[in-house]
Amino acid sequence: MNAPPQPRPSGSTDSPCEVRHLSKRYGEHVVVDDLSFSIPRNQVVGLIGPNGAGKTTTMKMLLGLVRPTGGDISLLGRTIGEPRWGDALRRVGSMIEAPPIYDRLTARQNLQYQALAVSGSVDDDEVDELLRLVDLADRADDRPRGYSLGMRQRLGIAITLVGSPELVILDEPGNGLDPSGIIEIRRLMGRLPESGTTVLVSSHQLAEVQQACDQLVILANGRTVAQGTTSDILSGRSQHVFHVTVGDDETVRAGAALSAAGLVVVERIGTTFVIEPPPEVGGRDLNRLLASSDVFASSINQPVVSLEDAFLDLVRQQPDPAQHDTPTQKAAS
Ligand SMILES: Nc1ncnc2c1ncn2[C@@H]1O[C@H](COP(=O)(O)OP(=O)(O)OP(=O)(O)O)[C@@H](O)[C@H]1O
Repeated sequence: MNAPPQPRPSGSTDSPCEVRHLSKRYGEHVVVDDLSFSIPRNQVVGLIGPNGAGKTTTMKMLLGLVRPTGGDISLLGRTIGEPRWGDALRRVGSMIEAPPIYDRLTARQNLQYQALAVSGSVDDDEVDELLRLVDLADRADDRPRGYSLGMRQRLGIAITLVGSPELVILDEPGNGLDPSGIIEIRRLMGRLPESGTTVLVSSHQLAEVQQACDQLVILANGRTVAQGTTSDILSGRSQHVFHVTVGDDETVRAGAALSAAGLVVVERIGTTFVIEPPPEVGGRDLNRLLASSDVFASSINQPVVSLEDAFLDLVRQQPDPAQHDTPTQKAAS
């Protein structure tokens, strides 16, 4: 499942950002370990992982703010470190940690200031359009000091969009927001590909961004544990587990029938048996087996694995970070 992306020739244009075997270590602490992923153009890609998984460090490496220990980054057709890498960086908008807002300027002035910094001139139509996009047109001439956290995050995103970047990198834009603020950020991100902007967004909460994302890259302890669409990530994760519920007066007979047939009862919750049968045994077989012992199950079903369950499972399966930071890790380059 979730094979790493196939390497593409350097400078390919169908992915604005490709990462191959990226690593970062601080002393013995491996923070990002052999990370590979590719961001398809005009999609929203979520970089998801628990606190400390290496999301911010990865984003900082993409932006040239942290130097990788090893691996390659290709950004808008340029490879990290090559002479014209800076040209690519100029076509990327980013919001890492706090939004880059000047509190003494109004929202409009913040955008005008950013336009001057990016292109040396201000396009008032673009500023108006961005204010509308992030739903701040009514408050455009107020200073952000009085804004809610959600409004500040939206202004921050508008600032990253000045100059129509091809790629925006947003580090935890939903952090600290209430549910309605998170929904607004999700909607906003979902709209960006329509105007030709690819989005890489990080979060430690899958639910926060998942609905806006076309693809997910799930990180734990600096490693990719899964990547792809939601269905890619879920495929193959449905366990062959059945929940069989019987009547109060049937539990003893049901338990005896199941154990006589050599079936493993993983757990019993009240009158429900959680069974993990061999792959060739299905719900009808279980029904037939129980009926032959005079047990008529009121329900036999296979629980559906949610993406949240799969995420937690994938993250839990990762080795302890303490085992991860050994001197035998591959050497820094
Ligand atoms: N400059 C640094 N020096 C040493 N260790 C660092 C440095 N920067 C980050 N780390 C460590 O790298 C690990 C990953 O940090 P990072 O901020 O990339 O994770 P994250 O996934 O963004 O987490 P969070 O959701 O908490 O922001 C952490 O254990 C952190 O302490």
